[in-house]
Amino acid sequence: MKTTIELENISHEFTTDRECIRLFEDLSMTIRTGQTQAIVGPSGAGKSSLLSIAAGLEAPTGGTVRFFLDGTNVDARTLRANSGFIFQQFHLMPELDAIGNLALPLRLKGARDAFDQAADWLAKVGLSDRARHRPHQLSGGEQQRIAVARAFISNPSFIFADEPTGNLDARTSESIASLMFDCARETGCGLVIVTHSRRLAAQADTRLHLEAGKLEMAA
Ligand SMILES: Nc1ncnc2c1ncn2[C@@H]1O[C@H](COP(=O)(O)OP(=O)(O)OP(=O)(O)O)[C@@H](O)[C@H]1O
Repeated sequence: MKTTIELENISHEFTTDRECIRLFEDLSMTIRTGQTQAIVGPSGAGKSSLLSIAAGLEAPTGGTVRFFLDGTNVDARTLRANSGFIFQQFHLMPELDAIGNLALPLRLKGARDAFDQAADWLAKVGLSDRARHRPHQLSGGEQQRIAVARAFISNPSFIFADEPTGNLDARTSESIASLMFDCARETGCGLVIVTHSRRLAAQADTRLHLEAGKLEMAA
């Protein structure tokens, strides 16, 4: 049974006091579990906006977005509850330690073994010895490993990553990329990454290039 996100002929624009910014028109794409996709293109083309729409965080100005989980048409809220998010700025809770950050999504869902699962994931991302460290005591790469684990810990159908390596050096970026793609392939979720990094985009099954309102398959 299909678990997909279907964007059909969507358009999006922002109207401010001074101007109307048209990002795209008549854009269609499908996101599936078991597939990894990168969205590339120049700054300001609307990549993050497209990701927000696909993730059900924002509604497009026009067109249709449909979310299916195991064949059932669900609303954006349900899609979001079945999705994980990874951001450039990590967005960990500063007052919680590493294991507390990892356990949080599970605790919010009422899981009794939240801390046991969090400990397993900490080991998986190689940070067991940092369990009691708070985000400001961790390097950027370590914080992003926690953020990647936090995104995957609830076994989501989809992961959305917006410039996940944008704040990291080349070597750390490589290790975060490997971690994300390995986890996505292991869990069979759908992974969508917005990135300016060619090396990161090259690891995805497909690459889509967004520029001047047009979304095209890229090499
Ligand atoms: N809430 C908003 N109100 C008005 N304009 C917005 C809003 N959000 C985004 N924009 C504008 O829409 C355009 C596309 O932004 P978006 O962040 O989606 O692009 P992007 O391709 O992800 O860029 P980058 O690669 O620089 O992150 C930009 O010109 C931005 O200023």
